[in-house]
Amino acid sequence: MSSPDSSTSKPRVLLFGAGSIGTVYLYLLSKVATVTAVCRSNYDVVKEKGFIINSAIFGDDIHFQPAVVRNCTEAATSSSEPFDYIVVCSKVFPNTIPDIIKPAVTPNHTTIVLIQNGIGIEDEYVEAFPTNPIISTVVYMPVAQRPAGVITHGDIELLEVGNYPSTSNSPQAANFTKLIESAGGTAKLYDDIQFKRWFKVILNVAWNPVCALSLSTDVDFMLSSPNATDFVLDVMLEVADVAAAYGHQFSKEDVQFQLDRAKVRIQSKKGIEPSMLQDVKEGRKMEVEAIVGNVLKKAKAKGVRCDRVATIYFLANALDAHVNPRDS
Ligand SMILES: NC(=O)C1=CN([C@@H]2O[C@H](COP(=O)(O)OP(=O)(O)OC[C@H]3O[C@@H](n4cnc5c(N)ncnc54)[C@H](OP(=O)(O)O)[C@@H]3O)[C@@H](O)[C@H]2O)C=CC1
Ligand SMILES: CC(C)(CO)C(=O)C(=O)O
Repeated sequence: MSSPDSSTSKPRVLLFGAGSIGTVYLYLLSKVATVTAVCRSNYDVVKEKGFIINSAIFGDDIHFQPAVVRNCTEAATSSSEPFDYIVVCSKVFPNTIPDIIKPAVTPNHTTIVLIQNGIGIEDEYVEAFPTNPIISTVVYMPVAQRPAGVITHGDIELLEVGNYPSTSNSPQAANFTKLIESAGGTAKLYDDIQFKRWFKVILNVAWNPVCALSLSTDVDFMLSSPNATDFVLDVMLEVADVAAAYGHQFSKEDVQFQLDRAKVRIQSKKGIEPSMLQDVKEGRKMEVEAIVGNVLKKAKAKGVRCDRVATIYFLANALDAHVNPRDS
């Protein structure tokens, strides 16, 4: 298998999911790689004017114009050489994306990088692409796209990176970590990225649906009633119990640390809009299964009781059925 790092030419990167997260990483990667974005609803505006990124970390009013294509077939036919990386930053809707990205994935060559929330999201890629390295990542980066082509990024950027499965000895997770670092991003390599994935999903199961259901930022939710923050902590602790059943132990202090990421912003009253709240506001489908449903399934499989998570799951599903006007 050829490695982009072994050649003197720049790696070729295709972004699938040119939304909030993907655009910031493609912008960084454009400093060290040849980049192309698959755009859908923002195709016309990005093709004409490129993206504008306003970032508390990387600077304001950054104009970024990558090569743009409408789909992965066009990406494959317009590139004379195979893509070294396909970076998947779409929302996670189980069993949909592998077929869509297939035209741009060269067997035995293209590394598939998943920059997405959720748990248990990787196996469908292993099944569809048995000869391609898979990288699983966890991202901490509050970011939104509003209007199309304009990205607003807050003051956190962290990408935790590992091979999938964790037992793989592929060099690609290390190579990608170095690539992001050389581009000015913050990337950390882990032998067991699943531990970090569980730690992140503790936060997402609680905040994403709770903020979406209450149409509140995280800070607004905490300020909405005296015990609102305790409720969020209790949800997080339920998820930690599920993680423990799978061998990932998090103490109450660890869980409190995840909650504190939001609590520190209470004083400034500057809450963030988790991605599910953004989805509700924009009428987009939410990642209910990947983030909440998969945790619940795993809880049931091990007999772990999590009543709050189950309640949130039913409510979030009902909300999703109402806000999502289209197939995705
Ligand atoms: N936003 C945030 O603050 C954070 C998000 N995350 C996670 O990162 C991942 C990405 O989230 P985010 O960037 O917010 O998502 P966005 O909704 O902003 O972007 C997803 C992009 O994927 C595109 N897309 C989906 N399906 C297709 C398709 N078939 N063809 C072409 N394009 C497609 C969408 O296009 P279209 O506009 O046409 O629908 C959209 O541009 C998620 O897993 C999320 O949970 C993690 C941390 C923070
Ligand atoms: C809560 C947050 C912003 C953390 O990065 C996130 O993961 C999301 O919005 O989905």
